Amino acid sequence: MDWLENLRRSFLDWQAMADVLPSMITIGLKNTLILAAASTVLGVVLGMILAVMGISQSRWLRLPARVYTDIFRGLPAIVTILLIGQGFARIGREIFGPSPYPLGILALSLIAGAYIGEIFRSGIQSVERGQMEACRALSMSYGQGMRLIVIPQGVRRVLPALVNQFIGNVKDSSLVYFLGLLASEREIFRVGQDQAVVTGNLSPLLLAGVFYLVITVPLTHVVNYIDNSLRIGKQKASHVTSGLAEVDELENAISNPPAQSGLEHNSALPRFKGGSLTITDLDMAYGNLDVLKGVSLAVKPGTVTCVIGPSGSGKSTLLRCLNRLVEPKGGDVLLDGASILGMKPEKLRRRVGMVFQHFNLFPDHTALVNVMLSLTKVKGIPVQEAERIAEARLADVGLATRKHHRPGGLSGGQQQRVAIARALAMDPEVILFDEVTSALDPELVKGVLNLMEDLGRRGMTMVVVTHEMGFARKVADQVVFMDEGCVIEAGTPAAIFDTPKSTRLKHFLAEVL
Ligand SMILES: Nc1ncnc2c1ncn2[C@@H]1O[C@H](COP(=O)(O)OP(=O)(O)OP(=O)(O)O)[C@@H](O)[C@H]1O
Repeated sequence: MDWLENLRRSFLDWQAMADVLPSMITIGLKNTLILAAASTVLGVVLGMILAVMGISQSRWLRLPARVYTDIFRGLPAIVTILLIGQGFARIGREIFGPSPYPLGILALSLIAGAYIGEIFRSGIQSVERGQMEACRALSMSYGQGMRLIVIPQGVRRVLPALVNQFIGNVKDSSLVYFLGLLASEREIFRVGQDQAVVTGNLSPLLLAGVFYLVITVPLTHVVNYIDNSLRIGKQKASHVTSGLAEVDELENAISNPPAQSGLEHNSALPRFKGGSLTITDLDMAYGNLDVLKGVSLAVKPGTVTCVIGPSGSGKSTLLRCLNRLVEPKGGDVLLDGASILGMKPEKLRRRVGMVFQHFNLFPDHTALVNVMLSLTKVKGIPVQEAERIAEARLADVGLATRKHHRPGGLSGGQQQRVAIARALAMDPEVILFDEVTSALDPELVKGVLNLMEDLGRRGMTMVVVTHEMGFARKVADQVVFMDEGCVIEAGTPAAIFDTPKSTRLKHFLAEVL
């Protein structure tokens, strides 16, 4: 079995491995880690700049980012390393001295930056639009929304890809040996290769390979673990509750408000100071598409207005005009007599809250943090006080015991109630509800509607876009029927549902009832 013995001598020369081991650790491993870590850190900084440029509105920022990425991603790593390392050798010597090591790091960073920029950009762009919408509805500026929610979420999503990039840099660092590193600067591959030449067999190189695997394999597993726990969060195991149990959970909270909420609960006494809205001749268009055409409507303080109508009739757009998530083209909206068009949108949104169809909770934060984030970041309320308010609002919606759960650990109905608590925490005068039960399982709808009914009884001004005709009939003070961007009929539930006048409303009711 000569060939077996040959293979053993080539790859498993234990003595050769033992000889090279000390320098493999003290020189090779150290330098590989420095090269990879430094180029990843610099690459992350460069990549974040490129990503922000890449998603900018200005093509003068997007264009250079694109050109840079195309060049450094398109060139083979070895070409970039040689061009930078040798092309800039003289300047490098003047700045860094005789060592080519810093230029090696620079070249690796420039390559890593191009890849990391693309990773960040796709991560940030993969965050649902609703997240930024929720930030804006909670009075955050665009910058705050990006900094506090969208970018961290995007980065968390691409964490495994970033670690892959680090692993790529660990391996690419072996190419830097082309630049002629000093003996003390050799990385794992070079140490192994030099010793392989001395011993005449491949065992030192095999050992170098093992070193690469020892760095990269555990890293992949650690990052998967971290990614998983960041996504799900630490939550105590709780028994699974059925949708029916949820209805009870909320009913208990509504009829027995918890002591810590500090609220006197009496449905007969309005607790909220609802504002009024006067909408006059409101027009809105998406490009050439006229979506609202002269909508006029009066919403009295402390009343519930339900907006119904066929899909695409402009109901959501009307709501979005009321907190200026979209800007009207013409007409006006008065909030307590003052035009909202003259207000700063962030100020307006403190007074006009919004709850969305798909909840738009921040998935990386617990229910408590979801509710308190805008209190601390927008209103500047100290953390302890904000926490107290958030706990009270969560108790109001029957979720006191689930404050440390992340959205992913809550049912749709519970998530929607957190979203309502989040809107309530800002102490608004008006809350806009945009089809908030449409994404819920049937048995969870009742809990959310009961909560909304309770808010209405307590004097909150609410404008509710809904397909729940039973709710509109029971709870609304005013029902508004819209079609093709116009208010066709508005009146009491009895007038709208029992004695509709227009053919369009009759037709609509015949379809939905
Ligand atoms: N961001 C947008 N860009 C372009 N067109 C849009 C946008 N949002 C909505 N539209 C269009 O505006 C019209 C009104 O949409 P809107 O969502 O306000 O209607 P809706 O009555 O709420 O409908 P639905 O019940 O289906 O949500 C539709 O034709 C829709 O396709």
